[in-house]
Amino acid sequence: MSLIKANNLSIAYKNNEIIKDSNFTINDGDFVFLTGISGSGKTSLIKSIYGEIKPRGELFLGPYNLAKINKSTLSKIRKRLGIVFQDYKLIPEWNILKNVMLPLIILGYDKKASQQKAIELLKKVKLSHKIDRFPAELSGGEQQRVAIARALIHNPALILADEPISGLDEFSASLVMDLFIMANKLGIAVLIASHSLPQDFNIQYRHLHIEKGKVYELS
Ligand SMILES: Nc1ncnc2c1ncn2[C@@H]1O[C@H](COP(=O)(O)OP(=O)(O)OP(=O)(O)O)[C@@H](O)[C@H]1O
Repeated sequence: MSLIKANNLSIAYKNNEIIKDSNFTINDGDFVFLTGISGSGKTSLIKSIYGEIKPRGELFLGPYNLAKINKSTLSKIRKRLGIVFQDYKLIPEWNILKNVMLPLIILGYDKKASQQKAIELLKKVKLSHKIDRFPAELSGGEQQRVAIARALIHNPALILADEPISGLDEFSASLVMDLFIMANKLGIAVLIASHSLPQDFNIQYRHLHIEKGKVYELS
């Protein structure tokens, strides 16, 4: 079933149209790479799906057209999304345990159960020994792994990740990709923005590509 459906989608900053008249679909459980050169509009598209930028045309997330929704519907929709921003956006005053718990805190989950789930995920990203540390005490790669654990904790329908492995060493990059694969195997759709497709990637994936303002479904 389609999770995201774009019909004649355009994204513009004032009159500067970045994405024009594009059509594509992302289905439940898809693993998608979104490629395009620097400045092609990958981040803008992710921000539109997350509701940070209002698109034109139609951009459906399930039954909701992100071009038309109001604020309260948007906060409802965001509960179905996990997002990993390019600059992580961790809360500097919170330790990493609490940072990972954030989506469950917003959803009003029980504190003990939320902590347990956060610790479980921090184990998976090999950071359980640093739960009391603050973001500034972590390397970029470690912060990235915290951001991914946070994006996964509430079992979203779709996780959006903006260049999640750029700048990571091989160890961190493979940990991060394994996490996305694990999430996908649990039924979470994954959309990863990246300059290029990964080498030696064993699982089946789809490929969206942005070129000269158009989004193409290459597979
Ligand atoms: N807030 C903004 N206001 C105006 N223009 C913007 C804004 N954010 C991005 N742009 C422009 O939109 C275009 C697409 O930017 P975007 O960040 O979406 O590209 P990208 O493919 O993610 O690039 P990169 O791979 O370098 O991260 C660029 O030309 C950029 O200058």
